[in-house]
Amino acid sequence: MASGLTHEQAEALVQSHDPEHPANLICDLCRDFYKLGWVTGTGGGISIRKGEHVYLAPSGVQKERIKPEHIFVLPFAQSSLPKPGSQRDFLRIPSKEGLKESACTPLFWNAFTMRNAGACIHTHSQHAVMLTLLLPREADSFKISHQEMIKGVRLGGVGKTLRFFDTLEVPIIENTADEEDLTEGMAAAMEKFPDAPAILVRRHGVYVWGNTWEQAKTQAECLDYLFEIAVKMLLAKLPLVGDN
Ligand SMILES: CSCCC(=O)C(=O)COP(=O)(O)O
Ligand SMILES: [Zn+2]
Repeated sequence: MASGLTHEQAEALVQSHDPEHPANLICDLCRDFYKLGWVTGTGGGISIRKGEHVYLAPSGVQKERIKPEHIFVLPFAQSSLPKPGSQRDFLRIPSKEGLKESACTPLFWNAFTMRNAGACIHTHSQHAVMLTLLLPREADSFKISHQEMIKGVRLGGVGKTLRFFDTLEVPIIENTADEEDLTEGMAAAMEKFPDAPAILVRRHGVYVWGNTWEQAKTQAECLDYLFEIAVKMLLAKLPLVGDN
């Protein structure tokens, strides 16, 4: 740990009786997300940025069972993207042997640096995955209009909420063998689609962000609803865009 903090200072970063502390929230939210089928089988999760600190769950563990003492803390100001295996400054590494920070770290970082997000959620929801399978292989985005739940989604994930008559567009990128190799594809899609509130990953899931964890969560819920209804509409051969 290159933080210069004492052991006690580093531990204090994740110990709080406040249920709203990011280390407590990540554990609570992962339990809720598990029940929705979003983070089963260890994959998926949420990262929260509060001030200059980024809080991350460990990789490859049962996300519904993590405890605050398992949470990693990184300073938001990093000299380069914190890719797994690269040199980075931790403020806190859990003392439990063998824990590594989430493989999604550089993808969460895309949301923090490119959209100034306060939280980013990654789900393996079957609604998201099924949608990417039902859309034509060459489609580089999912579009839907005339759905009430569109109004729960913000421009670029962090701006004004969309209106009923707006068309929501979410880019789709191809999956890669390793999670961290999605980083550049996600960044390119975020540049090409500045109004998109999320990135779908074909045959894998979705990344959704927001100004705060509350906004990221409600947007993830609205989007998951829209992915689910879009799957049903496609199976019923109904058009996704338009009101006829
Ligand atoms: C069965 S999970 C495969 C890896 C993955 O998709 C993922 O989201 C891993 O996230 P983690 O936070 O566990 O590194
Ligand atoms: Zn994943």
